[in-house]
Amino acid sequence: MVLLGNRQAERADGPACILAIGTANPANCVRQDEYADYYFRVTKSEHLTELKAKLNRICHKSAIKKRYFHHTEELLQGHPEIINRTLPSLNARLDITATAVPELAAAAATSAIAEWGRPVADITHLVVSTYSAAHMPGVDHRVASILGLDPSVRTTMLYVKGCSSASTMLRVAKDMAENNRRARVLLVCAELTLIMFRAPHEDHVETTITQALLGDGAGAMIVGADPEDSEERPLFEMVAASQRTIPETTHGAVGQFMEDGFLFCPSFEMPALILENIEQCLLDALRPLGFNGGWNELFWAVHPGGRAILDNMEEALQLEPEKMAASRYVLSEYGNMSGPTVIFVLDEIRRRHDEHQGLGVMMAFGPGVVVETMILHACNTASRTNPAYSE
Ligand SMILES: CC(C)(COP(=O)(O)OP(=O)(O)OC[C@H]1O[C@@H](n2cnc3c(N)ncnc32)[C@H](O)[C@@H]1OP(=O)(O)O)[C@@H](O)C(=O)NCCC(=O)NCCSC(=O)CC(=O)O
Repeated sequence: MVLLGNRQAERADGPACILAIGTANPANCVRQDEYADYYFRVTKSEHLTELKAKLNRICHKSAIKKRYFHHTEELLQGHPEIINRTLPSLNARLDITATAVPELAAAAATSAIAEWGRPVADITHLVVSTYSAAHMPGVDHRVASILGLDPSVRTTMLYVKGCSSASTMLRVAKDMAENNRRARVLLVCAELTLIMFRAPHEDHVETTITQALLGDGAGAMIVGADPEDSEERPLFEMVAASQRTIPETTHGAVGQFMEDGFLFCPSFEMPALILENIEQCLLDALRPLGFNGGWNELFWAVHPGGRAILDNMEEALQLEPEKMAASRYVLSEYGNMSGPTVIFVLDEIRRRHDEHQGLGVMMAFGPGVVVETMILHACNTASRTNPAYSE
């Protein structure tokens, strides 16, 4: 049939590539060694001395130096309901994130588009992910409007995917780019911890861990196959993508929108779950490509959910310390920004290009518990395609 005859021609020839990366953070920066003082002051909770000592212990062990936040002391003072756990505050939080999330997302996207160098009119697909905003129309439409994307752009919105969201978006973008010749997919992930900021409480230790580790940020990437020789410089080829759910771990990372904001509870077991399951997840992803180990031959872009998670990955796979350097650097400079964090890690890896060549693994963990794995090939401008993976 004529209608079906062009399917092959509609598909791209080559694998999808990451063509540009952009990141953005809000201006308010808080040093981790001052965070407990800051947090107990702004929440008017100085009397909870044991909890403050606990937060100080966690901050000290977090391997984080500083984090960025959209909310400031002044903003919180103007919204006492956000600090008072007994008052409903979801409306106030969503009113703020309705503009703040698209603006931060658009800042990261603008930086990616500037690096890419082509007109915004050439963007054919937009994929956006967040759990910090929930409106209709969604953040995708607001970002498209700020950036002035073409009205024909095909938008997709992913909500409440936790820390694996950017990896999920990349997996989706790979399929979009490879199945639509000349598609150029802009993907953007933005999170603001204002949606979950809470005062400390003795009965809720999970509040302490999220306040100690999470920060605000946005990451954006442009993905497309068959790069235009004259205009585009691929950074990474996306060789293969997979997702695996670790059985019976639904409790590992859970979240729910409540009257007083988004309640996010990473379980104490997260680091142990990673330690026990990571090698099997990797073997499942890499065996079809003929790879059976030799983890130190690869570069690593791992979501730094927490210092203990990186420590356990290193131990489970017997990785040399420099393999986690980019993930540890991002954790130290920004904290765990949920989904966007792994985009910052990839950005850091391409900056350290000399240390990260050949094949590598991008990994992120999210609610499920799911492990998203993508095999990447770092491109260099002299030879764009890895002969091992080109037909
Ligand atoms: C928090 C840590 C830096 C603490 O370092 P250590 O484990 O070396 O130190 P430690 O065992 O002495 O713990 C210090 C204090 O932290 C507390 N603590 C540890 N894990 C906790 C948790 N999940 N919830 C609440 N408290 C926790 C301990 O009880 C202890 O309190 P006390 O001192 O009172 O005894 C580390 O455990 C870590 O990196 N954990 C991983 C955090 C995590 O799950 N991140 C994923 C977020 S979710 C994500 O990224 C993906 C997603 O969306 O799903």
